[in-house]
Amino acid sequence: MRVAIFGAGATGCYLGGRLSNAGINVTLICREKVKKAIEANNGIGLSDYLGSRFRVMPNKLVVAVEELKAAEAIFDVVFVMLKCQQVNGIAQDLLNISDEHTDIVFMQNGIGSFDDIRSSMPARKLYQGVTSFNVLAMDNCVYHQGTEGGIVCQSFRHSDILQKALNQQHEFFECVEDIRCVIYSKLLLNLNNALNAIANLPLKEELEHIKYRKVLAGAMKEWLAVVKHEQIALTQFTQVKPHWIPKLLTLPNWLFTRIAKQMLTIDPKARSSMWQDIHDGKATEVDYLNGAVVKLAKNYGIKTPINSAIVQMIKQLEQGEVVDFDLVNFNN
Ligand SMILES: NC(=O)C1=CN([C@@H]2O[C@H](COP(=O)(O)OP(=O)(O)OC[C@H]3O[C@@H](n4cnc5c(N)ncnc54)[C@H](OP(=O)(O)O)[C@@H]3O)[C@@H](O)[C@H]2O)C=CC1
Ligand SMILES: CC(C)(CO)C(=O)C(=O)O
Repeated sequence: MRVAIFGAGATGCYLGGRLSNAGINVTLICREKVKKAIEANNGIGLSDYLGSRFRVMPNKLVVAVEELKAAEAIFDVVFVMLKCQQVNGIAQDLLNISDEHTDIVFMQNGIGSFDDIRSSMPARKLYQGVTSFNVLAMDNCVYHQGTEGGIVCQSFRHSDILQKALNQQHEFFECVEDIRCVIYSKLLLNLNNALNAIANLPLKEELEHIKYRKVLAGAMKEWLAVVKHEQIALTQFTQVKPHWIPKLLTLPNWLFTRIAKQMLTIDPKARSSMWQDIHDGKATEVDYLNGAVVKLAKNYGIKTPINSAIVQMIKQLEQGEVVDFDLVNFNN
């Protein structure tokens, strides 16, 4: 079985490395700088919060699908590991490396990017999945899983084989029938991505400040109001039930740090992928995260002043403007 990772950055290199290490034939479709870094370091280094460390070289690295010979151009499974805003631009490339039997799995956070591309590929088998952990790109091409969690996907034709290969040491690759519950629940957690970028702090340190936690709790409540209207039963990713998370976040520091131990079991250096985008001067996924809350809430007449203010702040940061969190009015 041949697997392609389309867009090998943080999560793509991590998943590609795990698959290669499990004996799966993996091709990475990545940027030139990623390819050069992997070659220069004799492979992708993987480490995780459980102490596992290894280095592995995928079967093939290409920077454009045109580099693939006819005999190797069609894959059994393609994992699309791009940022949301990049997905729509690769429809033709995906058509070129797949046929009607290929399982194409979109692994983006948030809501909207899958709908953007679905209509361009009506004759393909498309699925969605979620990366429920944080990946930190470190020196020497090492990708570090900084929090617990795994990959959760809709079941697809080859998912059993991947599950067997990847779950030998511990449960890492899980398949579910209803992915919407998973995606909606992951969005609840990802509402912090923007605040983490605004706070400009590691995730752990940011969550130790009640001023960020209170705004996050408010943003989450807006999303939970939408979820209630849509009657979605959210998947539980943390030890706390999704609906209790806002309550937990607003506890005073001394109590929060005791009760939310698991939530704070994060690599001290880990930051959100949106922080990374702002840091690199790139466009962010905010329209698919906090922006998606604002958009869906309109269908039900739900007001979203907090998520709207967060979107506004991120747009300012994208333009290189300075944002002062303490001066923002979240009640407008
Ligand atoms: N990072 C994390 O810890 C987590 C991320 N996620 C989610 O997973 C998704 C992927 O995130 P992440 O891995 O961080 O993203 P990255 O930006 O690290 O990885 C995407 C990679 O694909 C490259 N790329 C873009 N277009 C192409 C193309 N046409 N051909 C080849 N390469 C291309 C990008 O290059 P360039 O940057 O030059 O465009 C980048 O190297 C997002 O939706 C994110 O929210 C989910 C959980 C955790
Ligand atoms: C795991 C988490 C929530 C970390 O912020 C993430 O999904 C991201 O950074 O995009």
